[in-house]
Amino acid sequence: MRTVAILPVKSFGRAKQRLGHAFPDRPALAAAMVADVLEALAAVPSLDGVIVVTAEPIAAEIARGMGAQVVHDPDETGQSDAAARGVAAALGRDVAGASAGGTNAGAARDGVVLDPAAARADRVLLVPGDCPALDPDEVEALLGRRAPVVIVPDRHGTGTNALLLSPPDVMAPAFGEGSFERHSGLASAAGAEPDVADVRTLGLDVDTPDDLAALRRALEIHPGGAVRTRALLDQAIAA
Ligand SMILES: Nc1nc2c(ncn2[C@@H]2O[C@H](COP(=O)(O)OP(=O)(O)OP(=O)(O)O)[C@@H](O)[C@H]2O)c(=O)[nH]1
Ligand SMILES: C=C(OP(=O)(O)O)C(=O)O
Repeated sequence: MRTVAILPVKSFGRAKQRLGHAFPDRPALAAAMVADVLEALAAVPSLDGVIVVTAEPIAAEIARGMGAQVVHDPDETGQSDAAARGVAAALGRDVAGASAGGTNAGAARDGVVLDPAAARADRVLLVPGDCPALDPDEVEALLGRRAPVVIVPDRHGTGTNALLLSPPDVMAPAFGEGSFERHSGLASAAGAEPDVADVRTLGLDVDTPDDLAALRRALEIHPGGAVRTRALLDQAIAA
């Protein structure tokens, strides 16, 4: 079963608005978190590829450097639309602005990646780029689940921090406030009773100052991983 992770990344200059002044350099934090997430995903044995959907040149460069395929996001109309573009690319559908790279390298021409049928995903894992403590072992365990729809709720139990979809287009992503209930309803409407998986390090996404404080606490308790984010947070404290 070919499984591809899909990581939407917003332009860094517009990222993490809800952090406000909780961190001085939000673009740098966004970049560090994305790189840490990509490094964790690269260590997951059951992942066959990673697709980063972004208009951010720095994110695209980081992604290609880590062997991911990059799909351009010309509209930046939100996480769900970006994730849907990634799903289309994972299914080998024409996606303008795609570019090959790394493990998903396909024949790229005029910005369209033509993934051979053999490269098409049977399953996708939709993850955000703001959970830098992501633990590859936890992701590997998550990928052991076989339900058509697996929802990983956020730490409040009302949002969604990850979706595991098999087939990739079993339902459309609908991220945003209250998305856990929305995704549960969409799964049921698609005839797939949702499986719910709590994944500690996927629950440490950084949106608000409270989330950042929770991440700092978690990184103090759990050594290893989030190398770039740790360094940036330590610098901010030392400054
Ligand atoms: N490609 C792309 N990714 C997006 C877009 N909006 C959000 N994302 C990504 O989706 C994931 C979750 O998004 P949010 O938690 O809303 O991140 P954010 O938009 O930087 O945070 P806020 O500015 O506080 O809303 C992150 O990896 C974002 O980078 C978008 O329009 N396009
Ligand atoms: C994207 C979501 O929330 P946030 O923007 O807070 O990460 C969500 O829970 O679907």
